[in-house]
Amino acid sequence: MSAVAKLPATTGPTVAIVNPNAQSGGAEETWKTLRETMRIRFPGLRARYTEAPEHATWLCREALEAGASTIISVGGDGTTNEVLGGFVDPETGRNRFPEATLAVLAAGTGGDFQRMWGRSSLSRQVDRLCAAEARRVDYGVARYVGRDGEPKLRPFLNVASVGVSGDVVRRVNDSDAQLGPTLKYLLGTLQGISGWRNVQVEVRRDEGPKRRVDLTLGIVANGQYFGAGMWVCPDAAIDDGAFDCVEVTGMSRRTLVATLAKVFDGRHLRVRGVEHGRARSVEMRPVWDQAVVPIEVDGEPVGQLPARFELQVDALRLRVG
Ligand SMILES: Nc1ncnc2c1ncn2[C@@H]1O[C@H](COP(=O)(O)OP(=O)(O)OP(=O)(O)O)[C@@H](O)[C@H]1O
Repeated sequence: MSAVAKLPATTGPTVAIVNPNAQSGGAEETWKTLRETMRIRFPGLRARYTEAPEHATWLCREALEAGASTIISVGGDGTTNEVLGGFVDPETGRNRFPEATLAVLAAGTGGDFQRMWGRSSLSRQVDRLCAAEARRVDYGVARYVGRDGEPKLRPFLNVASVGVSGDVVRRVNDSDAQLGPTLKYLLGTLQGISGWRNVQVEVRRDEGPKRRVDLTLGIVANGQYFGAGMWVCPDAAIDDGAFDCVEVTGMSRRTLVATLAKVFDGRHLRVRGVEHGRARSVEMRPVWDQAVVPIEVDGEPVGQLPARFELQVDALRLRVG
């Protein structure tokens, strides 16, 4: 990741947004053990608990509109995604609060966003968060068709993906299996693959040509990891002004399973049928209008194609623990 200029510190209240439901409810206990330390390390810290999915977006927006300068997301990638949503204008996708900082304390299950810096204990994360300078990073904006059939916009900090992964994420999120995150994803992935059929999709990166592909999986990545530890875009950087894009096309279920074993150490990029590139915007639409091609954004199954992904460059102040 490239070095970045030091940004001036911001003053104003710090608000922690805690998803007690993250890590299958474990985040609530985690926060209780951290609360006092956090209050000492961040004087004047206020904590708000989410009460339902998407509540984090409202809490974050409310805090920012009231003048908060730092919002600490306490939960998993889904919580951070929803908190980011509070910074972003729901019509334009632009950051309405470019001088405020999003801080991340990873207390979720998969923790894919955090993996770029190495997974560490929460007490270590708190130390790192206190020491970390805010830096400007990019974030993605996905426009797609929501599960209710209406056009939707959702920002993402880590990875958005299309195809078999959308199905996998839905299965993982619906699963109540008491397995570790990687096993849960692996099981969901194998189930998703066994039910998946490739679909004809038209893809366009930036102003390039429209290409028709037999899509298995399309990745639009700001970060490097998804699927609880799959190192899908090893070269991605959140401050390099481009998405890393991976397309897996025309792959049989058998080859896909074999390729899966390679994605944990990044060797999948050398497999035939896996193409890798970079872009600031990506458009995808099914060739047959009626085809349902699912999308997931930061690990949340949000809707389906057609979709457009755009990068907001240097648009967010971020601190990571
Ligand atoms: N109070 C709540 N009750 C129920 N669900 C909630 C609540 N607050 C947030 N959620 C939902 O919890 C879900 C899971 O959150 P999150 O992704 O942060 O945790 P995780 O799945 O454990 O971690 P990761 O995404 O890193 O694997 C999100 O879909 C979010 O919408």
